[in-house]
Amino acid sequence: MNPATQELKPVYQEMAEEVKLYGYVEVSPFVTRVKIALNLKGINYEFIQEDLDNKSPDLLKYNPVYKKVPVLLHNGNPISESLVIIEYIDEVWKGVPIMPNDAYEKAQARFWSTFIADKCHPALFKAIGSHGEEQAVAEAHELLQFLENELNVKGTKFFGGDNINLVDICAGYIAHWVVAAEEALGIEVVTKDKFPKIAEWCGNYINCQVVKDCLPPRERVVAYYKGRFGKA
Ligand SMILES: N[C@@H](CCC(=O)N[C@@H](CS)C(=O)NCC(=O)O)C(=O)O
Repeated sequence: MNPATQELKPVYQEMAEEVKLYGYVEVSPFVTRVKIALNLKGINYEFIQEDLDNKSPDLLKYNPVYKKVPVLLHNGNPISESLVIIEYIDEVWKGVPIMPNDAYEKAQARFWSTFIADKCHPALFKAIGSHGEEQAVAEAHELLQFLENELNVKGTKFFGGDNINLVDICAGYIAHWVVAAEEALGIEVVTKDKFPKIAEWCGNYINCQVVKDCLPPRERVVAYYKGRFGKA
């Protein structure tokens, strides 16, 4: 079923089950990943807003290693790191799957999401932060080319095929945050003529209803990047 059109029905959720998401409402792409995964499964949860300049004792207790959001608290058990949390959500609540079943496909999903998070993310924001400096953009393009090729080889709407999976949710920052940062600075790093498949994927992704429901308003993200990267 296509998540863009599917009707979301909450999966079986224990009445007494405690699900809390420690997050940051403003613009966090990492918190948004977890919101999308919970939305995809139709899980009710309590959102706890953190002040990142004055982190709560709970956040420091639940994520003492990184002291970052998102943190998911499920029946008293804390889970940190957005990609770890998404896999946890997928294992605990059935319904719409986020990870492939097949072992090789699962390994591939983990490989690409790690590449997108660990390599592409810093390279893209370095290119944006430098206002499109040539070398930084060239480095980002070299990495994006792998994603372009992967989408080309798959020939599907999403990295997950007909439906979004872990890779799509992980790459979502490109479709919403990078595009907003480009708008804020009047530059184009993910050039549409060089990366047509990525451009098409961006449109497909942000048009999924489950994703749209969770994205922070675009103008707020644009304003954030104007403040963070804009020239004085
Ligand atoms: N790798 C982490 C990154 C999380 C992250 O960077 N969170 C930011 C908010 S967008 C944060 O909590 N920053 C607070 C800090 O760095 O002190 C994940 O995927 O969950």
